[in-house]
Amino acid sequence: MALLFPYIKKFHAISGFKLYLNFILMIIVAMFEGISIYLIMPMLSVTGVFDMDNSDIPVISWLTGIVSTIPASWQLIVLLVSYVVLVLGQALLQRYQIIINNTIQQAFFRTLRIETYEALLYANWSLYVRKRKSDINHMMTTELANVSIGTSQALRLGTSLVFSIIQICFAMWLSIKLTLFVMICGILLAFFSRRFLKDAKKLGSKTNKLSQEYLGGITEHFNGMKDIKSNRLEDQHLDWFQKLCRRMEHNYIDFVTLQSTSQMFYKVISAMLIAVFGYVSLTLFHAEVGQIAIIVIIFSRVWPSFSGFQASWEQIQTTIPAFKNVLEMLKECENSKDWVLGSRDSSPNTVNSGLELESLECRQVYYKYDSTLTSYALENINLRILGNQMTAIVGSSGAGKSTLIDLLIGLLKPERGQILINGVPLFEMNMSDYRNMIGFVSQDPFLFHTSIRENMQLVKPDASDEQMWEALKASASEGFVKKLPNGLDTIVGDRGIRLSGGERQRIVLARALLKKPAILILDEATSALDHENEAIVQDALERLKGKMTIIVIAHRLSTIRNADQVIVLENGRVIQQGGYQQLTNESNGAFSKMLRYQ
Ligand SMILES: Nc1ncnc2c1ncn2[C@@H]1O[C@H](COP(=O)(O)OP(=O)(O)OP(=O)(O)O)[C@@H](O)[C@H]1O
Repeated sequence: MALLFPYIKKFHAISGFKLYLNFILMIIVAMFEGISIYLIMPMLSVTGVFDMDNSDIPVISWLTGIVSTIPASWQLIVLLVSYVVLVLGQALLQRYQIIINNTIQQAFFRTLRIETYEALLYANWSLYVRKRKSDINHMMTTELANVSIGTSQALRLGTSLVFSIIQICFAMWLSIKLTLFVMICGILLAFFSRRFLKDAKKLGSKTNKLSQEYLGGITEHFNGMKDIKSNRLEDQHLDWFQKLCRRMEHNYIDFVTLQSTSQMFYKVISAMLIAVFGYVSLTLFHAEVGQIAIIVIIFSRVWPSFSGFQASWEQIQTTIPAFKNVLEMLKECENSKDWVLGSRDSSPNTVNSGLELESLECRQVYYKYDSTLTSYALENINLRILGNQMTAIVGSSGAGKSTLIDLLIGLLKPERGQILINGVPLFEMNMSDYRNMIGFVSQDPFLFHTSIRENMQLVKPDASDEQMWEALKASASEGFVKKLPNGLDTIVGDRGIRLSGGERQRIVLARALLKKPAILILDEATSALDHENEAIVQDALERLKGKMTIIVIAHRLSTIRNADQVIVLENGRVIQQGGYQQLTNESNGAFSKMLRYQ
């Protein structure tokens, strides 16, 4: 219930006046339907199906009175035409109302989709460090789709609520006692069938978890297919998949069983009530055929509303866990907003936004990924990187090199200590401008499934072919790109040309160089290159030295021969710092040992 309020509030904010229009239309449609039912009574009477005394039934007696003023030969025709006109009017309005209903639902779905995507896009990197990628995919696909189903059910519920109230009003006109009797039965039945709702919610939660497990599993498996195949793990994975599919199947059947049981429950009770009522009215109260017809009409109009409520309510219960998850994710994103947000007005892709880097400094910086842990990924980091110099960060695997880079870029925030840019604390700066100063090539370079040209233009939309070829040349990619079937327009990725790890790395490097950033950061950016291509890239970096600040992470120490400064990390601490030659000469130092191993 606590979730319902934010849901309705959001719904109202998005739908605006259309929601009211929808309700007004629903009321009119329901009125039309009610009136058309009323017409059945005098019609039956006029046709002589049975002779009923309508005198004490309001409206019907009035309608019958009007009909009796029409010549007998015209009565049936007038009634039939009125009936058709009413049904036609109702059908037209209903069609319009269905369209509005769906417009509201789709607008809600679109807004929620965009809101969730935007929130995720502008969440800071630490959120992505905590979350599984497949869980985010699950949120953007299955959970949002479930919320949309819930919305359509909520609208249906709203529709049937308005319908029921109007049907009940009409029924009350026919017979207050009978209608109250039907309503009390319905309320009692709803009370005793709360179990169905509880079970539906539980099943909804289970469905959510299962589909999350499904998406997470298959994403991981297809990403790791090479490892699965090379280690002959197919059978294990098939076994896992079969078990999961079986659980999903059972879960679905459980839901269908639950829904059909509750529907059956309602149908049987309704038949029993009609039978008991008919028997009691005929045998004990000697009711007339006309009155029995009224009973049947009331039951047939009011009762389905109760079972319709139950079905919609059950379906909504199954989608509430998804809505809860979406809201939780939105809240989490709100609490981990990216620091660039405050400074979003700066135009994107502004190269070098006027800022000149003189120094980049870490002062007693501490960082840990999980606040509940006692161990730090980085501990008491003190270092100074000078502008337009080349700084290398080295250290064994897990030493904290990538974490340090993420902190320097401002993707992560230190738990303690400060990062200073030209003496100004990083998080007091315009983060958008600062990020625009950076060209970054990560350990796992990523290209979008589009042409090389478009991939490069992402960072510099107005880049000319000449500038692109210059960057490609500097990253040792010119040769192989020229050989591709469509050159710069070759599509890379799944259905395009498959690039090798080294080729991909070089294109991403070219993209970073094209931006001509003030700070170029390369995290293992040449690890997949052969010696010849690495030498070309090194020459290019050598030419860039003095024009931009270069920060390089490298396991292969040959890459950093020309570095002005080397920082050696071990277990999250800086253990050595100095010029390349100076550290090489410290024969007992960690850096010399690393050089000897290589
Ligand atoms: N997302 C994460 N969640 C929790 N711990 C992490 C995460 N990423 C890294 N770590 C931990 O932080 C420490 C430093 O990792 P980091 O990736 O910075 O090392 P690295 O020196 O770049 O390693 P490599 O050379 O293998 O890339 C490691 O102990 C690692 O287990």
